[in-house]
Amino acid sequence: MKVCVALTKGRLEDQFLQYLESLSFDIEPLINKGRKLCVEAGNLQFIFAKGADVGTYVEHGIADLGIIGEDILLEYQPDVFDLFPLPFGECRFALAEAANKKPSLTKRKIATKYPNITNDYFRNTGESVDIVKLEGSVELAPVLGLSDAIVDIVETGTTLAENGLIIKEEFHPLSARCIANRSSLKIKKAFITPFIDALQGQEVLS
Ligand SMILES: Nc1ncnc2c1ncn2[C@@H]1O[C@H](COP(=O)(O)OP(=O)(O)OP(=O)(O)O)[C@@H](O)[C@H]1O
Ligand SMILES: O=P(O)(O)OC[C@H]1O[C@H](OP(=O)(O)OP(=O)(O)O)[C@H](O)[C@@H]1O
Repeated sequence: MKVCVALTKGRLEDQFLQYLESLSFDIEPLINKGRKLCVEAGNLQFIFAKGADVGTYVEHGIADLGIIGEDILLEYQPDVFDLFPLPFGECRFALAEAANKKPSLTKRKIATKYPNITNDYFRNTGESVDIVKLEGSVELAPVLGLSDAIVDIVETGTTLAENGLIIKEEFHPLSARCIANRSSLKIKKAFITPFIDALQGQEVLS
């Protein structure tokens, strides 16, 4: 029986493949896939999707397992089993604003790719804000005056620094996570277990 694994395309895909290689997994078919979005390797089938869609494919049981950023998991909350963290994709959420920003006298505008996370954050602080949803390059928003501040993920801090922004608060350390479809975990347990054990360094992959 095949086990289907949904991988987040892009940055996490590269890091996951490096991690698989470090576990002695033959990543050749995955590297040489060209523009194919579905690749077989032994009894595993890998599909390549955008982060939020990885959660959707796993929730709907199309994929048994998924490799997804914790930021996406927290934002979209798919109904999946969150199995364990992986040792890459490490970053954290941060609230940031322009280094020379004067205190705002009116309701602040916060730009972000993560409206739910941002909403929860400000519900906790008790500050009422307007959230502006962006799809990327969020650091542009305060620079160009679209927002007073941003909530985004930060790793090295380079993007913030090079755009004249400073961190006001950091919250929630994040990493890539391995998630599973709830039914697959029971029905395909015997097939899934060797792979998830290997991902946790408990068994050699073949
Ligand atoms: N600077 C970073 N450091 C560590 N992890 C990161 C960083 N940026 C992104 N990630 C992680 O990698 C995941 C995918 O990020 P990536 O930039 O590849 O895709 P994206 O932001 O959705 O952009 P795109 O729309 O181009 O696919 C994020 O959800 C996050 O978990
Ligand atoms: O702290 P740093 O190491 O600089 O990394 C943080 C940057 O990485 C991510 O952006 P990404 O490259 O995914 O582009 P995006 O903003 O278009 O999503 C994130 O949104 C920050 O912009």
